[in-house]
Amino acid sequence: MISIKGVHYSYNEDNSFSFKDWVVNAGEQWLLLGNSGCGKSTLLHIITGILAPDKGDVVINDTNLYHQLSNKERDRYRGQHIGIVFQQAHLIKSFTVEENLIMAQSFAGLPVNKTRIDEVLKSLAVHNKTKSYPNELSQGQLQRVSIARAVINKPALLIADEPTSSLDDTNTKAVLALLMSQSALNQSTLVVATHDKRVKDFFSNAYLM
Ligand SMILES: Nc1ncnc2c1ncn2[C@@H]1O[C@H](COP(=O)(O)OP(=O)(O)OP(=O)(O)O)[C@@H](O)[C@H]1O
Repeated sequence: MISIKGVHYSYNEDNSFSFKDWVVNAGEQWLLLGNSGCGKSTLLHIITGILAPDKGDVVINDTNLYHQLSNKERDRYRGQHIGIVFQQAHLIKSFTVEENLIMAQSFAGLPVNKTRIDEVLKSLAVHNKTKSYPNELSQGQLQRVSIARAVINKPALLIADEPTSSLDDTNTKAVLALLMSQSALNQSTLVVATHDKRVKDFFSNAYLM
């Protein structure tokens, strides 16, 4: 489902990365583990079609992201097939929760589907916040809405970049449980990037950098 082969990226002489080859099968749940600064975000940006590698292939399902798609097609592909959860919620402040999710559907070129929005918000226990604005939500609710936005289009691949580094043990467990249950519910392959060693025991697959 995801395969990276011979991928290399260089920002400059001091920050040059050759990533080892990696195959992730559909539905698997993986940890991308490495110390701060080792290149995890760089690799995630390459896998999600945001940063073109200098060399190598990134294939998601049967699509070779950098050899088959134009920049515009890659943006559309990301919206439709890849969901990303960032450490901090990246929601549009002047839009309600529902409007943020409508945006995610429209940006991917998909029709607005309010039934799907209700279904996802219910599964994350934030459906009572549909008409709220981001600044009216608690941190935990914000994180659940970020997860909702990432899974709204049933992505083939769900990626979380450092989702737990600012959380205590209880909330770390809760967020991982949500990511895992949402990936199972939406049949999304899950990749969680972190330097947080507490997360290790939750995953049977790990790509070590
Ligand atoms: N745009 C850039 N220009 C130059 N160097 C960069 C750029 N972005 C990142 N780097 C460098 O590349 C290295 C890898 O950065 P990256 O963000 O991928 O690491 P990371 O493993 O995700 O770190 P963290 O866990 O701290 O988020 C770092 O040394 C960083 O300083």
